Amino acid sequence: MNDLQISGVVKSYGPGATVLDGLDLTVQGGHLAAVLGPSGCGKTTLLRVIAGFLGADAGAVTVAGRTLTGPGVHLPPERRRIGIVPQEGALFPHLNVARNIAFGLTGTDRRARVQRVDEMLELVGLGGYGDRMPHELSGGQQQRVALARALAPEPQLVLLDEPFAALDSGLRGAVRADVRAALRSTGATAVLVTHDQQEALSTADVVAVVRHGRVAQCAVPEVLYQRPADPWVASFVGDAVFITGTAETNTAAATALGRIPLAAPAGLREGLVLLRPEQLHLTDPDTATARGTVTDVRFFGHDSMVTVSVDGVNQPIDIRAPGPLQVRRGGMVGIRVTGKATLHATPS
Ligand SMILES: Nc1ncnc2c1ncn2[C@@H]1O[C@H](COP(=O)(O)OP(=O)(O)OP(=O)(O)O)[C@@H](O)[C@H]1O
Repeated sequence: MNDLQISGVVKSYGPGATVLDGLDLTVQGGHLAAVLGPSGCGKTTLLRVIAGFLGADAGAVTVAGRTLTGPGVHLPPERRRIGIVPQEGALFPHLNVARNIAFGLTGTDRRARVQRVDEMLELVGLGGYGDRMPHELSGGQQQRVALARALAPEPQLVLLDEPFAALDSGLRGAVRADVRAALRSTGATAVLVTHDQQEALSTADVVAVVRHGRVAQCAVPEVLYQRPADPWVASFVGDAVFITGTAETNTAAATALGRIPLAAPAGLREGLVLLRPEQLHLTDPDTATARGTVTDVRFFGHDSMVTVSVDGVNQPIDIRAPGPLQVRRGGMVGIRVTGKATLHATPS
């Protein structure tokens, strides 16, 4: 299988400018991994090291057991069997779609090339578009052609560098789903770089959150969201509600919102209990065990975010409630918690 293994990769751009600081990441063959992190955390640098455009100062990159970068080894990009989908497609403007896709197919005979191009066009849902010029395509279609071009030479690994960033939000979801389906059907291992949490969680099989040049946590989307390694990761991957809590047992914490079961053994006595806004529900204040005063209501169409100030809780609490609501600013509401929480050490 085309497993990608990155171990202890260090890359600096000069003294005091270490960007990758011993980064480890393993991606199982055929999986799509998202590398997610804030601007400047080193995502593009990592992609360039994997692609071979940059050497590493230390560490190794292997694909299917073959060392691409390692002590004394630096395979040139064209020998790595890696396909790249850059931001905004970067198609050759003077070549039609078919020629763009055929670009990396050197060494195959003409008939095999034409057949491969047609297969790739079908794969990305653009059968019959071979004669079009890039400027005759929409942004989403250009990204699909860029994917077809990357996949045509049957790479072991595909690198996608913020490939949906330039698309408007309506189109982005559809192109993402198509790209994911096309990658799945080829069985290529893929690494998608993004700073968009929703994109990472909804598109990838595993998500690696990068902070200060290392992977802070790598997990399947559900685990990353429900059991983040620390408060920073929790807040980075979604809206988070933190309230102080005390572990009553290893499996439950006492909080101002009542007793909340823990998703993982507590491991510490006191700390911050993490909940997601959709785990909190508005109830009748007269019968609730926890209640508070509504300080803000924001309507988003599919749901609303209600901010509630609760006695005994320092920060206002955000509650995600479905659809339009009857609650008003200044009104009293009850709060009920469902599901499990995680308990984290309070950041110093
Ligand atoms: N060629 C270079 N020379 C010097 N410093 C660089 C170079 N390329 C990137 N950097 C620095 O390295 C750090 C990481 O950059 P990188 O582009 O890898 O981050 P990123 O996570 O991809 O950011 P973004 O999401 O904004 O694209 C940044 O501080 C950047 O200024």
